[in-house]
Amino acid sequence: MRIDVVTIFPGYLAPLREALLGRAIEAGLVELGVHDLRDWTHDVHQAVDDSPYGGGPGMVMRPQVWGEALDAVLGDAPARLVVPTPAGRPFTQATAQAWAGEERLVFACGRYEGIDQRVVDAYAQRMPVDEVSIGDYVLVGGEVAVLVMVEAVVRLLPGVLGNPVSAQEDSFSDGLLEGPAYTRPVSWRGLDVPDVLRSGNHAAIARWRRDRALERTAARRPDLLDALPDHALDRTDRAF
Ligand SMILES: COc1cccc(Cn2ccc3ccc(-c4cc(N)[nH]n4)cc32)c1
Repeated sequence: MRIDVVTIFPGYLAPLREALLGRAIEAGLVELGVHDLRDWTHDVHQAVDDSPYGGGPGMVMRPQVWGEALDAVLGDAPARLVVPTPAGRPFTQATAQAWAGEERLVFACGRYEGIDQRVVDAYAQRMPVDEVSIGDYVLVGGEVAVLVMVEAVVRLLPGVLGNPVSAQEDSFSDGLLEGPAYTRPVSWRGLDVPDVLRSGNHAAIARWRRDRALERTAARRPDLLDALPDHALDRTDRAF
């Protein structure tokens, strides 16, 4: 997979070259390009924003600069264009799974009050464009959202995670939250590891883990339970 990011703060994307993602890039599993939007300005001030038509607070990012930058970065290769915005569709594990199958992702990181809508509209005429939100809170720009989304996608690529099974058994992959996890020591500050996890009874362990996941999901994210298809819950699950 090739990933390109266009931003006025390239340094914000430096963490993508650290740790697991950095190793995936070094191993050639992912190619990453980070581009400074201001490289496509032509004025001495390198202006990328202007006042909003219709008035209102803040500034909007100019379409011309974005058009030149995205034309240059995209070239003729097909790609999915992703534009983080608080007004976007929710980015979920299902989104990450879908994007993990893409050859190429290009992320347009806005700042100020966002990017002129015509940039999305123009590129949507010739490629898939997703305006996505990573949560119901407002950030200052798209860079942090891109860090989140790139990590969620790249970890799903074959060869990236040391233990690939865990990507299939993720939180959310079965529609439930992950239950509690424990490791040594057996007792810590007067708190003990649940006996069942040390019993060696794998059926009992699987049942206990599912019960804890259901319990946690019912308590913290009842919306996920409501969204589960009927066949996803068996008779013993229905106690939650
Ligand atoms: C566009 O409308 C906006 C309204 C008020 C502030 C901002 C600031 N801003 C600029 C670019 C940008 C990109 C993404 C996000 C963002 C995403 C999520 N989930 N929260 N916040 C915020 C961004 C934009």
